[in-house]
Amino acid sequence: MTSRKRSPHDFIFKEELGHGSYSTVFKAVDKRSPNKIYAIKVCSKKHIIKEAKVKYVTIEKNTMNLLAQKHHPGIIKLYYTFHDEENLYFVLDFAPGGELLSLLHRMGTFNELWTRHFTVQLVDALEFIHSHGIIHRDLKPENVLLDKDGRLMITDFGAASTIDSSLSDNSTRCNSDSNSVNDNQSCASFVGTAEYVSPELLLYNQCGYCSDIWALGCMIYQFLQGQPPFRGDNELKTFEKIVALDYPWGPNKRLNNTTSPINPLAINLVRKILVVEVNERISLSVIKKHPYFAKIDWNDKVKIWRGIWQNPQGQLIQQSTGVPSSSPQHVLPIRQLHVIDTPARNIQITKQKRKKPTKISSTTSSIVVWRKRLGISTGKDDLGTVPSTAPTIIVPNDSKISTATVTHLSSNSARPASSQPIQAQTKRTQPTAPNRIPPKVLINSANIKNKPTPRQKAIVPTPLTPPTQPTPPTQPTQPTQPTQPAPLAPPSVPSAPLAPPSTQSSLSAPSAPSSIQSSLPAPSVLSTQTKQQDMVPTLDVKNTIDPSTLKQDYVFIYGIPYEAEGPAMSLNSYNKIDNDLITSLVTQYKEELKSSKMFLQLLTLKKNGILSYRNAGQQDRDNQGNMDHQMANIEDSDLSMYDFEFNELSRKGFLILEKYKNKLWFISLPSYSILSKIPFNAEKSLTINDNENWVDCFFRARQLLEEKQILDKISNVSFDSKVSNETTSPPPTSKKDHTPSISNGVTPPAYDTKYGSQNNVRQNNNVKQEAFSHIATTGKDKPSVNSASAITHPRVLSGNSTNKSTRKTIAGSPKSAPSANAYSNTTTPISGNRSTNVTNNRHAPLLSKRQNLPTYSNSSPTVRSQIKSAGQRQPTPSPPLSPMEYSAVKEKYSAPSNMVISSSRYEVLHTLNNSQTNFDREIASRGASAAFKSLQKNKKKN
Ligand SMILES: Nc1ncnc2c1ncn2[C@@H]1O[C@H](COP(=O)(O)OP(=O)(O)OP(=O)(O)O)[C@@H](O)[C@H]1O
Repeated sequence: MTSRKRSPHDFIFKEELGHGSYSTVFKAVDKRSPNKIYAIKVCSKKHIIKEAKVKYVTIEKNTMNLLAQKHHPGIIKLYYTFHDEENLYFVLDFAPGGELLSLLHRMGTFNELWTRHFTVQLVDALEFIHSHGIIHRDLKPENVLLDKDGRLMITDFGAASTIDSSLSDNSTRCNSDSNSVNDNQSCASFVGTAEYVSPELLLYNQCGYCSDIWALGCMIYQFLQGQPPFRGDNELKTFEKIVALDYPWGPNKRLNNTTSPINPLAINLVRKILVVEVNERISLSVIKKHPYFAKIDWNDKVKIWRGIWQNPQGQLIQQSTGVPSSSPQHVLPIRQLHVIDTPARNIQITKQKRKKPTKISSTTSSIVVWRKRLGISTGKDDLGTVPSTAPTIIVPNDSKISTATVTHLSSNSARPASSQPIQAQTKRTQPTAPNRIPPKVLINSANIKNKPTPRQKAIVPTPLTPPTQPTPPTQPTQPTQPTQPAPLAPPSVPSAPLAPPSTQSSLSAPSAPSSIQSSLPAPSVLSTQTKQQDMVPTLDVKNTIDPSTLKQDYVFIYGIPYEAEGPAMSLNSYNKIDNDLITSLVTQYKEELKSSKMFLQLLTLKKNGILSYRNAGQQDRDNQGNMDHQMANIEDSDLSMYDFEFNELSRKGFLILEKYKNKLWFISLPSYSILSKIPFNAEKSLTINDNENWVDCFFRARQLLEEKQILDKISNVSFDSKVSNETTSPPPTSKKDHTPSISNGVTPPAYDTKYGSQNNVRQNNNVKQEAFSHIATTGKDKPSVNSASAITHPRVLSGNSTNKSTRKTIAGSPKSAPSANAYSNTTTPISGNRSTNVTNNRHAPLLSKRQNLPTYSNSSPTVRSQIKSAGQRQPTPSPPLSPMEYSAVKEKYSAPSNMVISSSRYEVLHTLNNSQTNFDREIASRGASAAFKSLQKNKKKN
């Protein structure tokens, strides 16, 4: 810094380079040395006072002054500051390469080489900043500029904070091997950007060098993936994702349509940086030793600070060198054009035009709200009152006070015992929808609330009809041994296209009124009205012929296997089904999908839960059309269902079935126009039960299975006479069948798992109905996620790395297994946030055999024995239940067997379940989507 006083009149102001929240930046030339070009940041005094930005301007000036003492190529240097009546001026290094973010946007992602190169420069620059006791606190690609050669320069120190060197006995140890905590200092401001904010700031109101390292990790991820790792639909969701470490990995895809797998070392590095626990987060010094940088000589500053557009000899890379897409000609802004000299006095500080990413300084309330929801406080005050503008600074643990601070942290009552519960509590957000795909994804199959109508039906269990089809209603698939589903189509003929929803909808004919659609005939006979009329009785006949079929219809199915090494689906990187994953899949398989021929599959769902398909189009060619290929059994606990905007009326979206880490099936419905046009000579009518949509049928199949299960369990339950007397039994349906009372040690019927002993069921039906109706009419179970038993989902417990064996243990043994209800019972402190709860259960299986069983470990000994015996299918005489045990059993067995199909639907179901009015019940009986519409209408009316 020179002490010579400068003024705006020393410069010729040229074009505007950009706006900040309180400034406008101009390119400027020094009149005394015209070769010297600067960027001058002009801050309107009026504006900064009005917007209360004085603090940030001061911080920025002081920090940049401090850093300018010693030149570093990776930091924008502040040369002069001065002011006039109206403005403050910061004369800075001019960065003609613009923002790193713009470059990233132009390329989609950075390749391996660039990612490493930029990361190395960032690490070196960050080390320099930290060595001055400065925490940047707002690191992100927008705040990294590029010089003419493509070397990066960190800027925007308005959020920075300085660590008192007296607290850190050696400030240069910023990259010490661990990050520790100091609770005694407060930053002057609470700033940052939601996507890059560190979990320690969110959770404990603390920041430190490690917070910059967190942001560095986010940036490396962003270089490779094109967008920051944590992005929610809103800030709260972003925060939830951050503390839950909820981020996906996809392939490295550039805008020039090249895709490459991501270097596992880079993934490993990011994983080591994005660690919630500060003390476990990798430090700068350790980062430098990471194998990802094995070939980097950190002392060779010349090499490190070579521009990205320079070759090793320091020359600018030309287009002819074979890197056209990444050459500077393509990415350098052409701001030098249209230069208009602007006299200083005419400078207008324009209002911010472009939308800046939200800064936490302006959304502090989001954090406060978020923390409140999580029940987190800083420990000193209630968060509502704690000035969230005062986070504690974390300093290296080699500082004198660090040990005490660490102790403080761990004993801080506000702090959760470990990060795991937090992850469990917060791993529930809906994934962000990338721009490329419609935003509303997801949805979980979860056992949260019951569907009203089927639940009422469940009161009188209907024995399952033995299947008449050759497809054997096999034993439920062992969840621990994922079965490899049969290929959906011969390899040469891709089974069915997976078109993005938009494409799908464009194929669709305009939606017919529901009345028409509900009686829509099979596709093959759609062409004429006469045929449509003929169709109806055929359907009835079909239903009579095959009563074990719940639903059968024409669909497109596309099956995507999980590839152990595949970039998107790698077993290691697999985290969950979410928008990003689906998006990357669609992207990855785009070509394949485009080239796929359309073959309709005839999808069949049997009452025993078996889902199978048959290639309707192939029937004539190889006579294979009638062959049913078994896809999945919905009873399989490894099977989940997701509704990707699946709308049968408008024939849009996908029903996604996932066999955990095995296969994904995308099921879509052909549009009516396609159905009517595609010629195939399948049987005239193979459509069965097209009045009921697939999702409802899945519910129903599941319910039937559960009824059977419940009957099975009930047959093992003995009731003492006292309890029995309290029971109001329904009148017997026939004298013959009536068993007057339920006595101790009722021998359960031998229940054939293949439904071969239905007669036994019928014989004992009345007994069971009696018991069952008693049970089912007793108080509603509310399997709220807020319920007491906090059994964490295994994947949550072990993070992303939960392996199959973990699942095996949990799924396989009743002793150790939390029931599916237990899964859903994952505690969340966010009461009343139903949509959150929905997603919390994203991994809850579509169906689980144990879904309604009491959890073994927390049940009474009697119940335990019943669970055991149920598991072994060996009826053991049980001692009579005490009234309390009995009511516990009742409660458990009458627990609604629920699955959430979509968040909106969940809202409806929840409302309906909790409403007692006839009106609502009527709505319920008309179905959830009708209910939803009615509710919407009512809402509008109100
Ligand atoms: N030294 C520079 N060289 C070239 N362009 C610059 C320079 N400094 C800033 N700019 C451009 O001007 C824009 C505004 O920068 P400024 O530092 O005022 O605000 P910001 O950091 O983007 O926003 P905020 O201050 O609200 O965080 C930047 O986005 C960048 O494009």
